[in-house]
Amino acid sequence: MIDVDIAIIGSGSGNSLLTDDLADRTFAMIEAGAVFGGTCLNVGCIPTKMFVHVAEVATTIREGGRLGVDATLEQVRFTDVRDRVFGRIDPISQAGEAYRRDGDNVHLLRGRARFTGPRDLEVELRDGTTEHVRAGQVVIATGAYATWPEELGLAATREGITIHTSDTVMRLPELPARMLVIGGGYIAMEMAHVFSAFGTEVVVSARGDSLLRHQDTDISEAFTAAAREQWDVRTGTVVTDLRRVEDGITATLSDGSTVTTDVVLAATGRRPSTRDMGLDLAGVDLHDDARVVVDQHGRTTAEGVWSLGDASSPFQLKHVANHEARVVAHNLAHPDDLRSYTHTAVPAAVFTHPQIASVGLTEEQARAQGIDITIKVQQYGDTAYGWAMEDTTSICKVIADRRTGRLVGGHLVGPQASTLIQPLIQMMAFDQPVAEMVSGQYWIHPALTEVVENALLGLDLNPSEDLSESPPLA
Ligand SMILES: Cc1cc2nc3c(=O)[nH]c(=O)nc-3n(C[C@H](O)[C@H](O)[C@H](O)COP(=O)(O)OP(=O)(O)OC[C@H]3O[C@@H](n4cnc5c(N)ncnc54)[C@H](O)[C@@H]3O)c2cc1C
Ligand SMILES: NC(=O)c1ccc[n+]([C@@H]2O[C@H](COP(=O)([O-])OP(=O)(O)OC[C@H]3O[C@@H](n4cnc5c(N)ncnc54)[C@H](O)[C@@H]3O)[C@@H](O)[C@H]2O)c1
Repeated sequence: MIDVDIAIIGSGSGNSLLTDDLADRTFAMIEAGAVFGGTCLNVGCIPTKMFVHVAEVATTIREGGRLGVDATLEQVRFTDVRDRVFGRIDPISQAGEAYRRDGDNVHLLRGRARFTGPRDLEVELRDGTTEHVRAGQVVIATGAYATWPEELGLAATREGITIHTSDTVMRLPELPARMLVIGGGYIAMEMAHVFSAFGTEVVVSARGDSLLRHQDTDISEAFTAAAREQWDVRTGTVVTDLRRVEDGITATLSDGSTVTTDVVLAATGRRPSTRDMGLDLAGVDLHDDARVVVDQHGRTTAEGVWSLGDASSPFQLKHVANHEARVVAHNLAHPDDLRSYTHTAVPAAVFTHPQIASVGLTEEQARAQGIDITIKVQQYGDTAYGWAMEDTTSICKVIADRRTGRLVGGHLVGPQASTLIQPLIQMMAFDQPVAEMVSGQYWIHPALTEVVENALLGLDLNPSEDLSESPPLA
C-alpha cells in the first residue's frame, strides 16, 4: 500500500500538477498507456502539427504555379518525416517518464487505476502485479479515447481488417496509396489534409451534409467546397460494410457506392476515459456523455476528488486542459482561495488547407439567443495582402451585439486563420468594445491582419457605443 497526499491518474495535463506550490506534498502519478505524457505530446496536437507543417510545404510547392512559380513536388518521404517526428517526440516522453521516476516526492506507477473506495485506488501494473494507493486527494486526468461506430468494428473484425485511429495512423509503415477517412470532424479533416498533401488518394465519408458542421454555416460551407477540390468527399454517408478484396479493402457506403482503399481511418469522436474505473465506488458522478461531473473549481461529486481535461471538460482541447490543470494545481495548494475554470471565449483551430479558427457563437447560435446582431463577412481578397495572395475564397466573419458593441463570435477560414483570430479572442476575453479594439490601435499595413481590421470596421454598431474614454487614433 502506497500512502500519498495526492494521486494523479493520467500523465497528460495531470503531469503539470506537480508545481512548486505543492513541492512539500507526496504524489502518486499513475499512467496506464504504453507511453508517458498523454495524448497531446504522443499522438495528438504535437505530432499532427509536425505532419501538418510538412503538408503545408508540399501544398505550397504544388500551388506555386498559380502565382507564376513553377515547381514540381517529387515526393514526400513519409518514412523519413515519420521518423523525424517521433525521433523528436519519443525521447521527450521517455525523459519525462524518467524525471518522474527519479522524483523524490513521486511514486510513478505504470498501470491502470480504478477506485475501490473513496480515494482508495487499485492499480493493475503493466508487469501484471497489483498495487494499492491511498491518497488524501485524487485527480482524475484520464483524458479521452478514440471511438468508432460499433457496426464498423463488427464488419472489420469479421474480415480481419485493421481500423486505424489517430493513435496509429501516423506510424504506418509506409505512405498508403489510398485512404478512406471516416468522419467529418477535426481529426478526420486534419488527417485527410496531411495524407492527401503527402500524395495519398483520400476519400472522405462524412455523416453530415457538410464537413466541420459544428462551425458557423458560412465557414463549414466554404471549407466543404474547398475540401471537395482536394479529396473525394461523400457527405451524407456512413460506412455499412467492410470487405477484404484482392487489391485492398472495399467499403460499402450507405448511398450504395463503394470505395476500395488500402487504409481505413476512423475519426468519429473521442469519449472520456472514465469506464471501468469504479467511479461509483468513489461517489464520482458522470454526465450522460461519460464526462466526470465537476463544479467550476474542478471538484467532482466526491470529497477530495478532482477532475480536469478531456475526462470532464466540455472542450476536448489542450489549451483548455492546461488551463484547468493550472486551476486545480492552485486549488490543491490553496483550499481556502479556490480558483474557477473559465470557459468563456474558448477558441479552436483546425489545421487544414484552408485553415479554420473560431471563437464564441456561430451566427445560428447568436440568432437563437435572440441577440440583436450585426455581421460582417470580410473577404481576404479585398484586403491588400489577400490580394497579393490572389485569394478568392477565404473569409473572416465577425458577429457583434449591436446593443453592447461587443463581439459575440469570430470565424475565419483561410491562410493563418489560427493566428489571425487572436485579436478577436482577446477582445472577447477582456470584454473590450469593438470600437476600442478597431480604432484604438494601429494595424500594420499591408499585413494580413487588415482582414480582421476591415471585418470589424464593417460592423454596423450602435454609435453610442463609440469610444469615450480613450479616443481612437486620428
Ligand atoms: C489527433 C489529435 C490531434 C489533436 N490536436 C489538437 C490541437 O491541435 N489542439 C488542441 O487544443 N487539442 C488537440 N487535441 C486534443 C488534445 O490532445 C486533448 O484535448 C488533450 O491532450 C487532453 O489532455 P488530458 O490531459 O485531458 O488527457 P490526455 O493527454 O489524454 O491524458 C490522459 C492520460 O491518462 C491515461 N489514463 C487513462 N485512463 C487511465 C487509468 N484508468 N489509469 C491510469 N492512466 C489512465 C491515458 O493513458 C493518458 O495518457 C488533439 C487530439 C488528437 C487525438
Ligand atoms: N486542431 C484541434 O484543436 C484538434 C485536432 C484534433 C482533435 N481535436 C479534439 O479532439 C476531438 C475529437 O476529434 P474527432 O475528430 O474524433 O471528433 P469530432 O467530434 O470533431 O468529429 C467526429 C466526427 O465523426 C462523425 N461521427 C460520429 N459518430 C459517427 C458514426 N456513428 N458514423 C459516422 N460518423 C460519425 C461526426 O459526425 C463528426 O463528423 C475534437 O472534438 C477536438 O476537440 C482538436
